[in-house]
Amino acid sequence: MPPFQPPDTPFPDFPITISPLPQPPPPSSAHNHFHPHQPSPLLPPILAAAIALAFFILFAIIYRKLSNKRTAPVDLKQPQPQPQRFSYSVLRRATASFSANNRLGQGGFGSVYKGILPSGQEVAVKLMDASGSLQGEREFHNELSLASRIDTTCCPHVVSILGFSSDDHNSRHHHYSGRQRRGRFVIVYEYMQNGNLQDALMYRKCPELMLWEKRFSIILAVAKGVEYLHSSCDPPIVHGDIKPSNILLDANFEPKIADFGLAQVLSKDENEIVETFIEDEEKIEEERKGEGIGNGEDNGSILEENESVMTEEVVVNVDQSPESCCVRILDGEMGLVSPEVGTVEASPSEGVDNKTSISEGFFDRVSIDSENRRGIGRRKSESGRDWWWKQDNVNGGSESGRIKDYVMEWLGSEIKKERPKKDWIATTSTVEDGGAKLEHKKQRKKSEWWASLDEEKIKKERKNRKPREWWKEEFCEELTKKKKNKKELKSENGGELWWQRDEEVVPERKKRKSRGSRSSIDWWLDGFSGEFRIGRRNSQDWASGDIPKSGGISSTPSMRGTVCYIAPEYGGGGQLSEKCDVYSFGVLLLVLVSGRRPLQVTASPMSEFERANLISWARQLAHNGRLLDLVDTNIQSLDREQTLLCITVALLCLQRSPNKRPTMKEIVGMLSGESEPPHLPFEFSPSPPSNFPFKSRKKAR
Ligand SMILES: Nc1ncnc2c1ncn2[C@@H]1O[C@H](COP(=O)(O)OP(=O)(O)OP(=O)(O)O)[C@@H](O)[C@H]1O
Repeated sequence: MPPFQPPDTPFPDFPITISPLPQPPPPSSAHNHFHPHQPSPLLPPILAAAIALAFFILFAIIYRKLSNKRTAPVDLKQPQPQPQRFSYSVLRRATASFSANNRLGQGGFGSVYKGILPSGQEVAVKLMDASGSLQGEREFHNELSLASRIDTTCCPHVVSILGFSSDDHNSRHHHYSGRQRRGRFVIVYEYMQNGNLQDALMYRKCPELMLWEKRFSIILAVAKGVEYLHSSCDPPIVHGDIKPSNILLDANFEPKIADFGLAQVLSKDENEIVETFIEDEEKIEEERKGEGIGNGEDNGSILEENESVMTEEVVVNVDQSPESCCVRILDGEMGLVSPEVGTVEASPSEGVDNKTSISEGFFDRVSIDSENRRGIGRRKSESGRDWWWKQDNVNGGSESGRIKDYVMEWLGSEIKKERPKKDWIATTSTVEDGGAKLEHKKQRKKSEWWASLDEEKIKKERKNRKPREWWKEEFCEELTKKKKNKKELKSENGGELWWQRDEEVVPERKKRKSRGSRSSIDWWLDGFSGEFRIGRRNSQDWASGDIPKSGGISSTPSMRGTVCYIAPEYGGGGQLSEKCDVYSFGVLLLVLVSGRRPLQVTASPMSEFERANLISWARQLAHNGRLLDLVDTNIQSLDREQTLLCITVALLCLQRSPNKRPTMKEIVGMLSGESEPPHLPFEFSPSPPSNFPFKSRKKAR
């Protein structure tokens, strides 16, 4: 039998033999062959390289993301995570029914309370007045929309908004009585343990703030915060109300910018304000009209819970100063102010600090509100410039003139209040003449003269006198006398008194002409660069925190800001720009360096007049090359170089022409020592102009 042949074997003649598999050649150093069952010796390095590459790519991605986050502008069109919506009852419980014991402060449109959320987190809860104006509601929306879009993880110098509570939707579908006409608007902020800077510096006089290092770090942090708003937000945000009471301090006295109620978003072309909220405002206004809000009808339906916001309101208002007053301002021609708009609030300083009556009693509390922000905002700044002072050229009819008169009269009366009972003019003249006996005689003579006049008669005379005359008599003429007597003052100032030189550099001919037509008081007051304007109901920044705002405010949105801090061009009806914040930052700088308010009266008549206006005084000291006279004597471990740097930067910021002011970026550069230290603006240079007083270029920080 033939051996079995598999049918499909291709090589039938070849017997099938099974031979052992050939052994793999021994590994040689020259040839390495991959064997599927044996790990290649190349594998570990390849794997390691792959892992390293993956890590590198991952790292690069993360780094890019992080650096993008740091440098890329915050796109307002892609909002940051929105604040949480809280139920009103949660916030009520968190604040023990908005108890007065928890009240942290009083703002223009409501009070701020400390609260503890169920999670245990401490928060600050701002409750808008139940009877609040439409403007308050607008500020609520404005603040919420803007601040919540600022990524505070990128900018640690802005207070975070954690949440809000609002029942404005409900409120629009019901009718309310006069005081209960608005919805309940509440904003929840991160809690800032050390309150506002104004309070900490001026009233509590916190020892931490008496160290120059701390003050400088606050200055730098605020500068960085504002720079962030201007440069890193897209479109840029203008805060519009930079002032010490809007700078809050955390447990370590690190500052954060707060209160975005007046902030505005700038459009790309940098010349127009983005009217983000206008539509909303118009809607609210229409609905308000449509609903007959304020007509006395009340369904009471928003008070679905039994607690009453009004109860708190009443408590708050108990503190209100009896001397608070309102001044309503008209300026028909400029269209700036409606009869209801301007509010100047005055309040006594008693119980607060006897040494600082003017600012505490008045000016820091006055802020701006005019009829139509949209109209005004786009007006060329020159058109509005100095409008406030124009009554001199108008046939006495301008209301702005009345404001000025009012302000001067008020200022005069406040200064008089500060002085001892006997007439200060008498005291002054005796001091000038020297000699104790003569002094005494003259003093008696003058005071006898005053005493001889019937009090009623004096009052009548005063009443009949125009405030300007009153001022002229009691201040300007006295100073003119001094001018004649003080030859050294003449030679120092080239024949002019300091407050006569306190103006922007203008062509000499123009200067002379305009001076001729203006009185001395104008030059002094010009130092305020627009501070005396008309007012938004304003914060208690000047007060102890116990005095709430009074009413008398327009319910229209507008060009707004705070007296003494507002840039002249904006106060004069111009457009809000980043340079307005720069101006306000300049005032803040001076306040921090000097430890005093922008307007404050000191003891002696001459010095009170010279120094009352911080801005004018700083300019004057710059002219005289005595910048360090400005420094708060309570500051410890003063760094003179940094201080001079700060004052110089402040003077740069306070230049009247917005174009001449540095940008916030430049300011941060100068303050942090990254860029060249600045030179004093020419107009403030000592005569003959000297170099900047820094000894050497040194990194400030
Ligand atoms: N987050 C906060 N933490 C701690 N205290 C706060 C906080 N927010 C506000 N306050 C306190 O409440 C005060 C009032 O704040 P609010 O923002 O209402 O008013 P304002 O900014 O002073 O006034 P206005 O709104 O008129 O400018 C502040 O000055 C501050 O002392």
